Amino acid sequence: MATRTAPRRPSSTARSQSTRSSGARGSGSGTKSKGGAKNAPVEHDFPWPVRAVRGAWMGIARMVGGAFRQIGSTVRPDLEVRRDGTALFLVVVALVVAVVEWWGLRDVGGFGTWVHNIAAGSIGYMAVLLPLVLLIGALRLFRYPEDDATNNRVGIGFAVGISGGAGIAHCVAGIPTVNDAFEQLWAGGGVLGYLLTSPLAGLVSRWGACVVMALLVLLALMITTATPLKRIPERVRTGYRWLVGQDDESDAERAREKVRKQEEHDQSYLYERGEGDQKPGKAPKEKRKSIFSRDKKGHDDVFDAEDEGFTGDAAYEQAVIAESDEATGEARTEAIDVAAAPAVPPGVRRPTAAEKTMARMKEQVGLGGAGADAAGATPSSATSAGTPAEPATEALDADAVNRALAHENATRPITKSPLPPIPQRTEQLQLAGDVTYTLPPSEFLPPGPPAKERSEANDAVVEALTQTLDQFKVDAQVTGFSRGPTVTRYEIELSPGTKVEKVTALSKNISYAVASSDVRILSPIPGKSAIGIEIPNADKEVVVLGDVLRSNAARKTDHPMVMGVGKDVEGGFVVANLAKMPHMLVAGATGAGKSSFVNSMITSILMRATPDEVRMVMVDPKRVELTAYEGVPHLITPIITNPKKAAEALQWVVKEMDTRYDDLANFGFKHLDDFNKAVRAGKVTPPAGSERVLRPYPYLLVIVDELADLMMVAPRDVEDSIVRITQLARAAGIHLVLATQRPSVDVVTGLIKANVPSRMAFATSSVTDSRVVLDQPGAEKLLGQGDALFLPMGASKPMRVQGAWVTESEIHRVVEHVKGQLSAVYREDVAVEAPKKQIDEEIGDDLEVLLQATELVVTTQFGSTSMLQRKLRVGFAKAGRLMDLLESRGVVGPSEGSKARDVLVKPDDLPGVLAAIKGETPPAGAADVSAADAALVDNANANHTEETREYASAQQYSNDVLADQEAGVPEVVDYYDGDDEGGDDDAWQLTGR
Ligand SMILES: Nc1ncnc2c1ncn2[C@@H]1O[C@H](COP(=O)(O)OP(=O)(O)OP(=O)(O)O)[C@@H](O)[C@H]1O
Repeated sequence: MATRTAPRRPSSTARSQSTRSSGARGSGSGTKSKGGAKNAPVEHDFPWPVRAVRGAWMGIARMVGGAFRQIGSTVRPDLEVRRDGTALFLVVVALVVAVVEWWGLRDVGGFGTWVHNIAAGSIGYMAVLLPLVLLIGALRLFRYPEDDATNNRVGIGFAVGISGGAGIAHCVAGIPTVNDAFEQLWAGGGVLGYLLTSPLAGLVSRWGACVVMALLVLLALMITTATPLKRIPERVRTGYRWLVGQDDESDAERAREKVRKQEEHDQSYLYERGEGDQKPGKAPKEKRKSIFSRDKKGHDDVFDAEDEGFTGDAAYEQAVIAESDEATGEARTEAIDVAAAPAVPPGVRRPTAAEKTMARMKEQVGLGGAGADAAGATPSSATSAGTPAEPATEALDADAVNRALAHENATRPITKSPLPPIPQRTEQLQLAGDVTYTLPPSEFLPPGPPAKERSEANDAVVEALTQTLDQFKVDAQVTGFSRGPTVTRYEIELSPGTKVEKVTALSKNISYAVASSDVRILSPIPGKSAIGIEIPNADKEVVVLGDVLRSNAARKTDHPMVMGVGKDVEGGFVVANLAKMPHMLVAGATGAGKSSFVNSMITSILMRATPDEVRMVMVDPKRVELTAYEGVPHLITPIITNPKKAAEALQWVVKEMDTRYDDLANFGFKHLDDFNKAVRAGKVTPPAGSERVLRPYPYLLVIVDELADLMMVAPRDVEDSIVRITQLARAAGIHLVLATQRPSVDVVTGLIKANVPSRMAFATSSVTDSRVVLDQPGAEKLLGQGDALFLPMGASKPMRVQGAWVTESEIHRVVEHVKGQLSAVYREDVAVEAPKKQIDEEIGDDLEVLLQATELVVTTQFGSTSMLQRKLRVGFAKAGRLMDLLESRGVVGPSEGSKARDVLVKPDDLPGVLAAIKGETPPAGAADVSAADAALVDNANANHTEETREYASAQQYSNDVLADQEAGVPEVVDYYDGDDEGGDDDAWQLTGR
């Protein structure tokens, strides 16, 4: 039976989380630091009238802010970051100026004239536009107070625009000067217009000044809309189409196609590079087919990877895509001129981002070489001592440049905003049942501050390292470093004949020299003849999820199970495909960043996948971490908070897995992806006579936020289920993510560990815990706050990453959006949280013994009090009470003196009666119960919105066959045995079949 839950308000715990996260954000991004707050005067320092006025102002500001936040799509920024007071001030000024300037109150004297003198006196005619500008500013402050970057940009754009406008007005008015009447001054561009145009007119004449001012207005437009010069034509085209109401879908479609082709080209190259023995170009078809076609029933030529659009999609082939090595093949390292050591040479020219892109494109189109490497600032530039990286743009082939630009441009029309889009599977957006689902826009996850590639702190550490090596007479040089968000890895190369141990033995001295106890030495850096020394950055950076999901690594794939992991030590973005993990253990001490990681994971899925592609089961015994996701349509069941129910849910997942396996076997596929591809391509049909409608299975992601809580209640059952799921579920598209803050051997048992191959270790409290998670030490030295060691399946060494960070308000925005698209349609049989269980107060603590009494009386059909006394070993009073309870529940008739009572329930009806006493829904199958059940179903369905019901019935999530028949949904018949025996356990219904 399908039910719909009403959207919940964030709980107090969620609110407290929001407080916590904003605090962190403040300290991380420097927006509103706690330290800053401490120095500010506190509320009670002010006299009461000030407090009263302030309170009233903030009250009104909140109300007005609430209204502004409802405009269009509702947003809810964190309380801590709101700037409603300032925004209200802008609204009030806008209204006052509007009343004066728009309704001609300027000449009435008093306040009106005063306002006019100030507004028009300062900016002349532009005072008429001022209210609009202020209102837009207020709207942004109410709705997106935390997006400082955009707010500042728009503010600067408006200021420049008003200046340009005032200048033009002043030129048109004939450039009056301060010697003219004041009225003339403000009939032009006011004092501002005068100051801007008067000196210019002296230089380039009045009309020359006018042209310069017009250019200023154009510049303002570009700043406000974040439009670079080269994108102006495209923006103008889009604006024109919008004005004349032309549909630009076809263009966007063409652009998408172009990008797809380009990326296919790029990816086929990447794929081949992975094979290691081929030249850049397209991979031979047979080879690709061997990866993608796994059909065993003669479908060899049916499932060409190319048809499915998966060609070379790195995420379909590997678990992790790290931008730093995906882009250049190697790490991104800042070069240090060793010849000039010990001092770091100033003025070494590093390639710009544009140059790096060009070089990368050059490499990808097959023109790679030393130049490209140098431009990419790869280690070759780092290791070639004394050879500063020289950008190779001059050497670029014009064709390659054009292609690079075409690629850049092709990506743009897709996005209507300055932010690049997050990849979407457009062909999937039309859900079953004609529900059109729009993925959340990229803007919901604003960009973070630009990453630093080098800072003074890095230079200071390089100097300290060099001096330490000198002091201890170790013949080695610091040849470069690669800066990540949390730590920087400094590279040390040894001169021939110098022992590695000479450096590693200096570990304590290095810690001392750089004043940090968290120094980690890698010997060697994997894949390099160099020693790596990881030292925390004094100036850490936060990695925001939006940036990770918009990175090249993420945009290379549209796989729905791809999540933004964070950034590696080289500053490259890391994304991972959960389907390739295929199961993951996330562990770390409390406060180390596990929950933030889980949040990033879920938000990534919500940003990229429709409920048709990915379904989730969330287990949150702590009842705090995942509440924000309650009601998202990707959920298969409400968030499970009861550990016992969670254990049951895992058992249900095992059943679902078995069902999927049966299906794969019957249709002749080895992997769910193959089955789905075949279904999408219409290549698989049920046998004649079957009414079954085949639909692709969604991936099923099961997230357990605290494994320890589950292992406490039912260790054996939970372990059994996890082991079964992890051993088999991979091919069935079912993936587990187990998070725990207690990675001890009784929680992460040997069996669980052996079957969960991917690990994400945040800071652990001991080296023993680190060993449990990673089978090696290291995690105990991590810095917390998202600093992690990531060991994806198959990797020999863990990769250090800074986890992606997503704020509470970003999550809220995304969740509201997806909930607005579709309501959750829950399965009731996964693990019912049983709120319905209402044991009669009258029964109290006697439930168990009453159930035994009922069973006894009904099975023997003998309603005797003394029998109850004897068999249940209870006293006379208790037996009498039980008999009274049985009478009141219609199990036995009234007392007939010393005779045994009549038994009114037949043994066949016993299960229903026992369930009723327990306060549960009687089991299906009991004849007299099904009518009541149907009524329940009807009630639940009556609560559905029209769309939800349509979707539910089209998806066949409902167990209500009658309702389904009415809605025209064909009955699901299991074709291979022709017998619908699944009932509540039929996972087909769950997954839309
Ligand atoms: N990726 C990150 N970037 C920046 N700060 C982070 C990151 N992850 C976590 N933090 C900081 O660390 C704090 C604790 O993180 P989080 O709540 O995820 O820890 P946890 O390991 O889940 O702890 P617990 O087990 O107690 O829930 C966050 O409030 C935040 O301040």
